[in-house]
Amino acid sequence: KTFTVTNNCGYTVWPGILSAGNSPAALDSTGFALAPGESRTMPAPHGWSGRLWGRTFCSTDPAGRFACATGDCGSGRLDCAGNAAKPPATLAEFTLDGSGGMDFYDVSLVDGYNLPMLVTPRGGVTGENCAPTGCMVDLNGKCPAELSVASPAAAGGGGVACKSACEAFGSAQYCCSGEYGNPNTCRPSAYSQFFKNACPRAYSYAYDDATSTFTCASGDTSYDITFCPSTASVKSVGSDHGMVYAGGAQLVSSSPRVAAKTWLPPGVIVVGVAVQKDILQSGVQSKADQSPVTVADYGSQILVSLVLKMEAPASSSFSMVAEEDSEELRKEGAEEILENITELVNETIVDDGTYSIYFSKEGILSAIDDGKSEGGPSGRHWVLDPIDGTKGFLRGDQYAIALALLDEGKVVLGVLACPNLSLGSIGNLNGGSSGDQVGALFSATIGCGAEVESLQGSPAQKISVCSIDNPVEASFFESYEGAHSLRDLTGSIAEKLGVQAPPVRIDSQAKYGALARGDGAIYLRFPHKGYREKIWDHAAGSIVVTEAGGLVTDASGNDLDFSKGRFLDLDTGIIATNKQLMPSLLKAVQDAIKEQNQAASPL
Ligand SMILES: Nc1ncnc2c1ncn2[C@@H]1O[C@H](COP(=O)(O)O)[C@@H](O)[C@H]1OP(=O)(O)O
Ligand SMILES: [Mg+2]
Repeated sequence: KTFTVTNNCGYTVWPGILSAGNSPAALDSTGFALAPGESRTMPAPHGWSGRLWGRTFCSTDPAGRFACATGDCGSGRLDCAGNAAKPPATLAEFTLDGSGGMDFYDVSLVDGYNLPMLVTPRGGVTGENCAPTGCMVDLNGKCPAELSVASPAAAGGGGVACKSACEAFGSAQYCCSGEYGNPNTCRPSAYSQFFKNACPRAYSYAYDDATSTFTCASGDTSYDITFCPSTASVKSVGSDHGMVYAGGAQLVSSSPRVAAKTWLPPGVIVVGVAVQKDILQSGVQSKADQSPVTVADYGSQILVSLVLKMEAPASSSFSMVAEEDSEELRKEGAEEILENITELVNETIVDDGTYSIYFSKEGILSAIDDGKSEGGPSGRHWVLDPIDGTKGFLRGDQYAIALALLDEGKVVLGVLACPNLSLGSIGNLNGGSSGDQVGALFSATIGCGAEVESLQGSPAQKISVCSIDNPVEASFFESYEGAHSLRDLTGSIAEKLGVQAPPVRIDSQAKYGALARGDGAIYLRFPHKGYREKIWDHAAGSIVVTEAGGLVTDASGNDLDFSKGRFLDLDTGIIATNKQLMPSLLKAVQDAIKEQNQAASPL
């Protein structure tokens, strides 16, 4: 029987461990460091009880004293040596081999929250209430201001933890003390509801036992404790996770950007990453069997629309313009694919743990059709490409999950998840970079700039397009797929401009993301005649670029018009670059097009 602690965060976490006073034995450590991706397994002694948490932003001062911005245990050393975590901290609590031969465990936010954590039983896994628990969500960004803990240790001095109402206000009512010291008088508060809605399986206040305590038959059940679990491939256990159709919780208050950003990764990226891995492993890379891509495509669309419906501020109507509809899936012969999608979606929801929702096959079909909106010039519409760059996805290369919000015909929000794009610059090289983290999440809100963060949830950083004003130093992006863009034309444009570097060819809207953070200077896209561009292929990418200070236009220099329905209505092609280079780029584009037309009709 073991505990395996894994750090899936994009940053180092220093676990701290406190054995309870009555615990018959201690674990073999009370504190250690876990680099990103690292894990450590420890024997779980019979009858052990105690708690485990993650410390973040730790360092040793010149006097040799070790301290952490969150979860610090005050020992001044790496090991906690019998000290508890200073709140706020997300806690995993265990009592092994308790009454009835059961292990009891929970994840608690009673002492506040500092990072996402998941506890998953493994091995024996029997017992009615033997299931994963935890808090998958990064709450630091959406913590109510009066509870938020900021630290200069975080990039940008942002929120690093979220206090409980008890700690923030100290009242008996919030702390369940004094006359509120029993479950009948101490009730959930608006603050505890904030935690409960985000993380329904975690303890949100002292008497939140009913929905927050989990039990497994002791036997040889081991436990995996994962920090930042959402991008890990969390496998489901047992057969019954107590799934019920329950409508689902509504977050008290969350801006669309926070909703879109926080919720794209957990389910959707897991699906993308897992399915791509399966495809690569099974060798299904031919076009003959597209079904794995199809499953990922539909699955991603369903999960995004589910999350948006749950998290976006309740508005009168929900409208989404998305690439897929259910027509193909309703046809004879599609039963197996529909079954696979249903299974994938339900499993992802259970593993994530945020919602208690179960999709029937009919539910799956109708959820897909949530994406049938026509968009247009009035009202608000979500715009989604569930997997952009399918060809890249199949090859194991770049792809993106692209989500944007249209308001009165204008893109006001864009989120672009690129699971295979390195977090650092891809420079002038095709693909690979200096071995740094992979998985970039771009986002932009109109008038507020663009940001990138790691898909593992690192703090966001402002990005801007490059400031090159001499085309000779510029490099340009284009499609990896030759069939998606006219290469003689892009080559001739580059030549006219004096661009020296060879084109950087990558799939999907990852190109817009890379351009927005200055990895390259220009993006050229000239589909063959007759190809009609869809809004979901450009909405998120273009706002990320424009909010990073760049320009995105058609070949005549017109802004892209997203108000015309599902298609973009544009002249010839799409070009993007910084403000300095745009005038000369436009001229080169027009000259090259003129030349090509003349060559085609020599009169
Ligand atoms: N003939 C085509 N010309 C231009 N773009 C295309 C063409 N066929 C498909 N696409 C779309 O281009 C996007 C990928 O572009 P990139 O070349 O930048 O990776 C995808 O959205 C893809 O659509 P789909 O999503 O239906 O595969
Ligand atoms: Mg696409």
